[in-house]
Amino acid sequence: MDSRSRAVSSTKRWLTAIAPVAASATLAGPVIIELLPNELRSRVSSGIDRLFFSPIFAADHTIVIRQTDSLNSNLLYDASITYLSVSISPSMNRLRASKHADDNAIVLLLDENEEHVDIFAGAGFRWKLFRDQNNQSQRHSGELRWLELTFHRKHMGIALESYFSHILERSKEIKSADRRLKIHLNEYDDWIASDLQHPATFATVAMEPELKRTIMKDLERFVKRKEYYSRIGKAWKRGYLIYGPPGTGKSSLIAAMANYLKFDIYDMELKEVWYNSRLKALMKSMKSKSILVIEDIDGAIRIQNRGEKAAENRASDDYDEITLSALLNAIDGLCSVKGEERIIVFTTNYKEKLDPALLRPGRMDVHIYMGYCTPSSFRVLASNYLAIDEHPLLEEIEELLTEVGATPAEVAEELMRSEDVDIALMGLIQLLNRKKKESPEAEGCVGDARIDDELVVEDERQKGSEIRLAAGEERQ
Ligand SMILES: Nc1ncnc2c1ncn2[C@@H]1O[C@H](COP(=O)(O)OP(=O)(O)OP(=O)(O)O)[C@@H](O)[C@H]1O
Repeated sequence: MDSRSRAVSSTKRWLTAIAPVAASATLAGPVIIELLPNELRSRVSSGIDRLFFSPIFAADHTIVIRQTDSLNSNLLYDASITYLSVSISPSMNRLRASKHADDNAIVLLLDENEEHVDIFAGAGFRWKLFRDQNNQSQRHSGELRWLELTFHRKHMGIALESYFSHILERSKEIKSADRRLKIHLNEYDDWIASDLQHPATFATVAMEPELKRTIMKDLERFVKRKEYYSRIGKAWKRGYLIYGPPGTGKSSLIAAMANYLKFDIYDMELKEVWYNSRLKALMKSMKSKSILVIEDIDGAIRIQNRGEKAAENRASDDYDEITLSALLNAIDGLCSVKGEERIIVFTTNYKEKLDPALLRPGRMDVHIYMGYCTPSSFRVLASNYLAIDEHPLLEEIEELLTEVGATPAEVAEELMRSEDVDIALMGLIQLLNRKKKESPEAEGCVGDARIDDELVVEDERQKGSEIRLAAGEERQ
């Protein structure tokens, strides 16, 4: 195959990979262009541009779509970026391309200062992406990128009445067809997203089956209750405190929750956030259907020498150091966004160190203790790591686990040491016997996982009131 044919065929592969959407969204333009040799494409492309824009510059309208508006993330901007990712034509002179490890398709993206013309309902719409790299003063207001959409003024009706809704609709379809969960980590004033690769599910987390069911039901009930929260005038949010010794599966449980609900995780490192204004901006830029996670909350607040930094900027509250009340206010602000469900998870190894203000229901509604491995949680690990349900050594291990405390992480590590089941189980028996010798008085099984009784009662009380308030609603 000569180089021209290879170029055309690789363009076609991309078009196939980036979906049938391209055809529906951009109609005639790119479809014709796709069939033309490379050097002709840019001429045709600029011809389309002239057809729709050149004679009528004076009559053009431009709509600016910012990434954030008043610190809130702009859904229209996000939708437009998603829409453009499948509607831009590979014939453009300059494109951004990216590919995810677990994805076959190469995704083409509009690059900064590049233009793309989209044809919709016979009207031409010209898109251009901008980024302000110099304006540092706006860094934490997040207004760094924006799109400009230009079209003839006679098409204003089409733009407002049907083009925008078409974009919103298409972006929803594209996202649900290509839903990869993300984990967002805060870096400076922004969230940096990458794919959530954590494989934990409720099936693989070692904890009491009854507790798993309770948590899953609680999550399901929460996400279905938009109407309910709005009727009782409460923010649609649920707070979970997950606590227990290191290596007992707190992070694994969070990943299982995200994978179960298909929610993104926003893992906030409070040490990286210096001022309230930035904390608020970060929280406001979180998308719905997400879980905000703050790990090791006991150490996360006032852990650093923030006082000095903050003192330099005492001019306004926004520059105050981040205290517990500032964090709670920011969370309340986050949750005041109407109609968006919010799940907040704090983890700690030391629940007793936490301020009671954080623990009360309404803040942290459900408290989950993750503890040492018990016989039943060990069965889950044995099944996950060794694919066994029965084995002559299991009984001895279960007996030992009632006498010594071993975290699921310790047990998992032993089980991974060998693919030979006998060797792996013998290794675990040796570990447990060593632990028994080292601290003969240690109590085993002080824990496994549980939801605090107090909170279950609180939750039951809430259920009672729900039934009274929501007549006819089925109790789960
Ligand atoms: N309950 C559990 N179920 C399944 N695997 C577990 C569990 N607890 C720990 N593990 C295993 O041990 C590793 C560490 O667990 P994880 O990070 O979830 O613990 P953690 O309680 O969040 O620890 P830390 O407090 O140190 O952050 C995980 O990768 C997982 O393989």
